[in-house]
Amino acid sequence: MVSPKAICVFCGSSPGKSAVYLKTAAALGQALAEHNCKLIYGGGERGCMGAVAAAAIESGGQVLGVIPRVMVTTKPHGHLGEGQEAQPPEHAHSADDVGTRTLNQQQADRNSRMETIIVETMHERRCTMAASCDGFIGLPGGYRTFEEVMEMINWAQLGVHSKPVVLLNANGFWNPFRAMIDTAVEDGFISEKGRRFISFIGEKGDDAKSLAKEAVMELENLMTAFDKDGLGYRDWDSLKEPVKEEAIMAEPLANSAKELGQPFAVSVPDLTFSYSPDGPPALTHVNLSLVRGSRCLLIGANGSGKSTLLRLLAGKRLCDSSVRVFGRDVFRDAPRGITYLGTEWAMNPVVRGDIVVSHFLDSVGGYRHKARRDRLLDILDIDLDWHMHQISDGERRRVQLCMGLMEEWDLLLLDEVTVDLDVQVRSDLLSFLEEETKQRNATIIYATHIFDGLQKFPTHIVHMRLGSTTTSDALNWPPSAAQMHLIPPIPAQSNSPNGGAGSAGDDFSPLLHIALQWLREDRVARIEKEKQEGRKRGARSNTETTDSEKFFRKYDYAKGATR
Ligand SMILES: Nc1ncnc2c1ncn2[C@@H]1O[C@H](COP(=O)(O)OP(=O)(O)OP(=O)(O)O)[C@@H](O)[C@H]1O
Repeated sequence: MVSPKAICVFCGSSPGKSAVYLKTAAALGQALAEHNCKLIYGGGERGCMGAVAAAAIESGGQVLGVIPRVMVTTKPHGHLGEGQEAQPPEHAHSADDVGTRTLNQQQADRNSRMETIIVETMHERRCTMAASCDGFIGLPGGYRTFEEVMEMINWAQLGVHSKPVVLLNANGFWNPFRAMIDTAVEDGFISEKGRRFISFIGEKGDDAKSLAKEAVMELENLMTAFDKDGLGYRDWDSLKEPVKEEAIMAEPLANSAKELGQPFAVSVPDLTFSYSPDGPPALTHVNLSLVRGSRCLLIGANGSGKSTLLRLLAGKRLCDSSVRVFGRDVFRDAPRGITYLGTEWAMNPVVRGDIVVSHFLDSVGGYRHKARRDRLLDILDIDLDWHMHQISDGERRRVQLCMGLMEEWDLLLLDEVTVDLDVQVRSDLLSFLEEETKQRNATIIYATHIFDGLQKFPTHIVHMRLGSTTTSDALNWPPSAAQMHLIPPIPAQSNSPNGGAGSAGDDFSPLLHIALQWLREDRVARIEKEKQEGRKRGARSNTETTDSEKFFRKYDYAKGATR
């Protein structure tokens, strides 16, 4: 793990309207000092800027302020109110002091840890700040903060430096910016790799102190990743030696892949993952290895970790580097050809806007994949004249699938995206996907709760329970004789109206039967776990009567009238 020695913080020189901003700025200053990490900042004394520096100094940290001469000598316009003067920092003796100064002799200890550099221009300021630090954290702020944050991301992208940017999303401030980036990624303006130059920490309502600590740790994680591979606008994949097939083969092999003597498409050895450093793990001891051409179903109750695993395989989150797709570290060195389709896409306001489907598909490069696009338009029964804001959920889902599938993929990660398709479209789509895996040796991992018509689709199944896989590797489907003891017993098929042996009734499907049995066992296991942790779901009988209940009891005239 690479530890930052100096972190540059960009933030507003106003306090902002919510107390959360100053609080978060102060918490960040403290967190930096606690990490022995020098604060590099814009040198201001007011607002969030002042708060982050004051807290760093108060907590025993080192601080370097970088101020352009123009900000020392002139009154800025804009956010300062009438009568508020822009002051040179107390430690900058005069506007002519160019260079490093040790400040305010009366406060020797404090000042020995605080330096200011006065530079000539804003550009020089950013160059100095960038050169002095190991990474950047952006707090809420105005135009200057936006500009500084964007410039640092752009420099990382261009390869000017390889220092990551973490945005501390206090009060949900950066949400619109995050959405904008996601849209730019979806629309092909920012690459998936480019998306990783920046990370967002926190949501509205999060505790300032833990947010600040998390931001520093996230920066550490990203630095480690950048340090290993380097990032930049250039196509790093093409600069590197192609991954040798023998190198993939040299990986430890397990079960099915080993038996088949083929390299893995996906390899997840004993993965544990938490969404936040202090939070409980969402995944523990997850094992999965699949060879190319596999179609694997993920089966598990809500919250069992299916989406988390799929997102990690899509490289959307930093995780253990042992998670490999086609032999490569999926976060730091992602191979091409991974397509992830999740349900969140349909929630994006952009895909609910007034866009005609034909324009929409062209805007994401449909013209480059004309033959596949036209085939998918037929399979998914899409009307090119549909307007995205005037179609049903299922119709919107079809457009998503067409958009996501029209470029050839090697690994397709499907997170319950067929749920709102009608049965005919779903069936035709599954046939298309099966054909793709057979003809192109492509691989699919599919998390679903709907087992209709899936009986013949998978080559493998994986059961996830409470964040773990329940077997040391994916099970073959149909199950091999040697693996029968790993799945619940399947009763003989019944055509009676009541179905057979507690199965799913008339539409008996072994896959659905197995999933049902597994999920029933999962619930028992979960209840037991929650009992041990002193937690309980559902209604609570012993809770104190709420204020509103008391109120209604007191004024329950209807009851009174019947007494
Ligand atoms: N962003 C997040 N931050 C923290 N915890 C999360 C986050 N997303 C999911 N989790 C937790 O991780 C666990 C696994 O969630 P996940 O979404 O992977 O489950 P799932 O199997 O896909 O569920 P479903 O079938 O409902 O889609 C859950 O306990 C959930 O609360």
